[in-house]
Amino acid sequence: MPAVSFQNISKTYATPKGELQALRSVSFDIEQGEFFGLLGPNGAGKTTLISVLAGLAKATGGTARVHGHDVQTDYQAARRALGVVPQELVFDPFFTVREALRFQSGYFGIQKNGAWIDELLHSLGLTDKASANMRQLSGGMKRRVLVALALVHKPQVIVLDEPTAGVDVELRQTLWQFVSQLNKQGSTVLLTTHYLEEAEALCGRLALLNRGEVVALDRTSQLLKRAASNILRFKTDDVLPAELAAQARITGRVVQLPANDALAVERILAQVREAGASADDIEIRKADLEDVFLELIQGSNAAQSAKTAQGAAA
Ligand SMILES: Nc1ncnc2c1ncn2[C@@H]1O[C@H](COP(=O)(O)OP(=O)(O)OP(=O)(O)O)[C@@H](O)[C@H]1O
Repeated sequence: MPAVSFQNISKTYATPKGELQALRSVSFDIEQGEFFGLLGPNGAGKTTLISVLAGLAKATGGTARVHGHDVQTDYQAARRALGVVPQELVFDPFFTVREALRFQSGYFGIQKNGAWIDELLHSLGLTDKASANMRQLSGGMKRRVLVALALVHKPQVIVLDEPTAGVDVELRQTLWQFVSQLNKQGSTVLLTTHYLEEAEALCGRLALLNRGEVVALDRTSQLLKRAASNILRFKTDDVLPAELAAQARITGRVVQLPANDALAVERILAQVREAGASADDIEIRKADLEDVFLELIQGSNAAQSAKTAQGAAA
């Protein structure tokens, strides 16, 4: 039985501008014991998919299951199997850290959870904050408490929604050490992150969402193989020929283009020169996950635009 199963999940939000389709028939399974990454640009639908899984948002269509339990019809069992670390810092400011953890244990009907609470506090570097009031904690400490709260009932599936956005290196390391240890002991992990390096280092498989659709789903190693093996990087103050600009990743003066071999490098630089543009500080580097994803996202955006144009023409 998969740890998590999404089948044809769609989600439409009613907005003042009309209907917004946040998820379009999303289907995939996450097997027990996997460390799985859900990636995608802002607004791709990652948080919406996690909210559907956690029973916080109702899907417009499709089914989601956690360890076989339907998140709608068997909500309690599904919720019990899931530990969700949310993106936003939401707390009751009147509790101490330990009180909050005890209260959350009670919510799941767990008595005498002291030993596990102590272990969580220790592993997350919170032992000396156990008696502190939540409102006295720094943002980073609050985030650690959110992780502890999500794990207090020893869930089989741990969901982390952007857990390291804006947190310092020390917390990232503590968090990854702890979560990796839980994963080695058998927990399934579902992670959303913008840090592709983190996803590359931690996740065995990755799904890429774009505009509510799964545009890639594969082992991390396979996705990396899809990358053009090299990237040509240079700086320019000039306008690039349109054909190059369409394939390039441009950040300020820095231009990056896939270039597999010496011939491709020569061809690109010749095109730049013929357009009367300059290319300074030329470098060639190995492609990474970000390059693969940019290629996939550009491809899926072009395909969606073509579909929309076809629809308009019909
Ligand atoms: N409650 C809501 N009402 C209306 N639209 C919403 C609501 N929640 C999300 N959306 C829209 O649905 C789309 C998907 O949003 P979602 O937050 O799931 O994306 P995301 O991939 O998590 O993005 P980010 O990386 O920025 O967190 C976006 O266009 C967003 O504006």
